[in-house]
Amino acid sequence: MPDVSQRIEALREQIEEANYQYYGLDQPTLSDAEYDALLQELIRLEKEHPEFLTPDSPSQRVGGYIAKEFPKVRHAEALLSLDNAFDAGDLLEFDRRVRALVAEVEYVVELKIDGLTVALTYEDGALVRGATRGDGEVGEEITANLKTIPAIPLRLRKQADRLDVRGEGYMPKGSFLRLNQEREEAGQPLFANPRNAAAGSLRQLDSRITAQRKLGYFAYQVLTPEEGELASQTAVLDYLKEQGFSVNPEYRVFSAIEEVIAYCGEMVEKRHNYPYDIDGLVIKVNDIAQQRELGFTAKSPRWAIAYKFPAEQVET
Ligand SMILES: NC(=O)c1cnc(N)c2cc(Br)sc12
Repeated sequence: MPDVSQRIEALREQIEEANYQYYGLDQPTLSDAEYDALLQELIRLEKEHPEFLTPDSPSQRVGGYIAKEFPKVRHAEALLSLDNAFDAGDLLEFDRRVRALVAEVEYVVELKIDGLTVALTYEDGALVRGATRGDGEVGEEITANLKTIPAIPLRLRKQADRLDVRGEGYMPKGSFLRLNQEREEAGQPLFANPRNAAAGSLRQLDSRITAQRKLGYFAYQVLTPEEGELASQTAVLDYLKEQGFSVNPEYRVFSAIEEVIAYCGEMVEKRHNYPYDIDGLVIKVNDIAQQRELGFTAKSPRWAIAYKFPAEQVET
């Protein structure tokens, strides 16, 4: 019955396109009701015709399977941890160290999302594995839970044999407030902050619970894709967006550390203007070849640093 498989294929494309428009481009095209109707029709048709069911169908984002524990998985490359800068002096020192090794340099400054770093692996365009950072070398395999996050594509939009992506899983402030309200009504302990809530939600053994937590994901790094070198961090962000990932749009490019310092000062005042928690900014040398030249110290890259926002007085 060719028309059923064509209808199933058309529904999948419409649903994944709607996810990309909503989570990738932040430009929703369908109402929630229209989206749910398409998903319900897809689930119904796949139930009536299981021969057309495939694991990368959007209907498979939420499995019914409850894991016993999370297998350990070794990352293709260790996940970096960043040196911290707390003031202008630290940033000037970072810039001096960079310029001691490379001549002309340009910096990209991205929001430091207060969530959990999550590594994703795609083979032949399909999401095959997702893992927490763990100790940087070995993390916990939480693929089933990550599949429930619509901002994480199940399939890439462009051909790539293998692609490793790093990004931050997080819980938007709205999801956090709603979750704690539900927990308060149910007499359950509350989460202290969105970061803890995201950690708890990503490490659920039952992915149906993860699916209810409305988590987000911002991609920000790729391991060198075989499809030829991406020359800069801004090119990496463009590539991730083209592939269907949600990329945080709040990034800036500066050619002088004094401009970076001024921007950090501005952002201290604006840190609460976003629908998710941020705890600082990540400053990176934009040029990938220069990143290679600068390399790593024992524990972190010489080509990046995290500017941490000053601690805030908590209203008692
Ligand atoms: N944009 C980024 O590079 C970024 C954003 N948010 C974060 N929590 C982190 C952590 C590392 Br390590 S990098 C990074």
